[in-house]
Amino acid sequence: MTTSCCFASIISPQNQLPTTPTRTPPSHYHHHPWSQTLTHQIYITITNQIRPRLKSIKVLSEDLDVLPSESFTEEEGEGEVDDGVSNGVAQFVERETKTLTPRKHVSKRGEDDGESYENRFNLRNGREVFAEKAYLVSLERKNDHNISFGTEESHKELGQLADTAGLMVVGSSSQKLLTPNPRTYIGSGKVAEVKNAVRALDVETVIFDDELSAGQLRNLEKAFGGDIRVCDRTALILDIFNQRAATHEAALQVALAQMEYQLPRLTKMWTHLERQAGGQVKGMGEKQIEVDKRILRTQIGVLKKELESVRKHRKQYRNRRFSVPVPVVSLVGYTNAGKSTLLNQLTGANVLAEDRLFATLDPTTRRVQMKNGKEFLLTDTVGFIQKLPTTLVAAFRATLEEISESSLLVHVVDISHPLAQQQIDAVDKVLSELDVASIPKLIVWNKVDKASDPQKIKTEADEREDVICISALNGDGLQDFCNAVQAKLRDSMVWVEALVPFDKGELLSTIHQVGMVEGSEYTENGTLVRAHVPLSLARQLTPMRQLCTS
Ligand SMILES: Nc1nc2c(ncn2[C@@H]2O[C@H](COP(=O)(O)OP(=O)(O)OP(=O)(O)O)[C@@H](O)[C@H]2O)c(=O)[nH]1
Ligand SMILES: [Mg+2]
Repeated sequence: MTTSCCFASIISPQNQLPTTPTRTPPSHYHHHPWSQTLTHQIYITITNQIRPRLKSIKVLSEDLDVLPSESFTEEEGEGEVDDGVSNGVAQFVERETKTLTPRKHVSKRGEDDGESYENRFNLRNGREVFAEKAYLVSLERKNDHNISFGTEESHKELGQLADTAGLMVVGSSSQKLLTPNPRTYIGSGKVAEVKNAVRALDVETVIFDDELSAGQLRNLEKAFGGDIRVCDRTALILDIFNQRAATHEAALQVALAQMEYQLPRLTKMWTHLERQAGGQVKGMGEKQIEVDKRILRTQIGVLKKELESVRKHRKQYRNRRFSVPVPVVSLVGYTNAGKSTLLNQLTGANVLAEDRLFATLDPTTRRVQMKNGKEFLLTDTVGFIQKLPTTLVAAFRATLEEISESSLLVHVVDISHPLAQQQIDAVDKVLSELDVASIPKLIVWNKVDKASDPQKIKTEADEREDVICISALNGDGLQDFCNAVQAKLRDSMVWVEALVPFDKGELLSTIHQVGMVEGSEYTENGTLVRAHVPLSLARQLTPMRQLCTS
């Protein structure tokens, strides 16, 4: 993949590595999509990967340096709530600022020498990325009991996401509020505090642990000063997907999700011009929004069509695969739970498995041959995460829907993780949106070797019906896993008694290969089999079943 391949290059022309001998990043060095949050320029070019097929939508608009200078712009319809106070009640409950130790000495902005910049070039996914310094901000909503992940855990996960994206986290801060401030998400006092911290730490990007509105993004950027970029959890996840998309389909899906994320933000970007024009007159800015929105919508339409055709091809391939009715087992689970490691262990596949979030974006299917000669297909899928951006779920829906065609779902859980239960809940939530409730499920507690008390975990798993304990890394429990899969698959199969004519030997071996044969005997007219078989095979056997019962 090229640098932040699809959408970073869609929005910005500036994401090249600097070429000076000391490799000092230019003052506006950018490599992440949020670094060009459509403030001054909108450039849309098509990524290297999808360019050959999307030449027709290479666009874009001219440089528009139109933002008002200093003053805060309130977003329309976002209320009069002042920072930290609502209806006379103080919302602001507690402030807390944590500063992580910077990994190296940090000098004042602009005073960094070439050598210190040199240390911030890292190799990520085979390409060199400049590690921007990031500062994390989260909000703890007082009295919000619906959130299963605590602020601290969510904050920690945000740090992992930032690390996965290639950023260097140098500090963080959180605030308790009743509700987020509609203008700046955090209160004004907190904004000032974060501003001081990011200036002192020479931070380039401030990341918020929730999705921000266009107005909040813009107001915060303005409050922190023009050279500090603001982004949210969604933009960060989209950027990781963008960096990791390895196939044409994944690149298209991510580009689509990013454009859909940009669309409402683009809309609000220029609303100040409407106000400047008295809120009535159709000004230049408004015309420009219409133009930009139209361009984005056109591109979204083109991407959707392109995705449709890619999916058609995949479906044809899948149908061919299903012509031999081997049952399909799908691995689902929270990101980093060990799904790809399990697939690799069982099939000798070489799917990338690493201690980073979202290592896998594309489904991979491999054949698993069990010791007793039985077979099933195992599909590895994209991992889930709490607060999964809705644009991503929508864009990846087709990929995820493939799992709805499986005979069995294996929910892989990292049982050594302190938030294992919350991760299970987050996965169940996404699954409930995918209409897969009728598919049997097996729960696998993985990474038992890493748990503080493996024996206790194993005993607990033994007491529960649907849970198998394994260590995908060292292979422990894989035989139990295969046996459990087989038992579960049998539950999802149909009981048949069929008389298979002697000239249909192939069908007979398919029954043995994918079904569970309880007995067979030769008769004058063919072989009489009694077996549990997958539904699709049972359908193929229908005429023979009639033969048998007649
Ligand atoms: N100790 C231990 N580590 C494991 C085990 N299984 C996987 N891991 C490690 O966990 C990390 C994540 O594993 P992956 O297989 O990439 O996880 P995944 O669920 O495919 O992750 P995504 O593709 O991001 O959704 C890797 O560093 C693995 O080596 C295990 O049983 N024990
Ligand atoms: Mg994976």
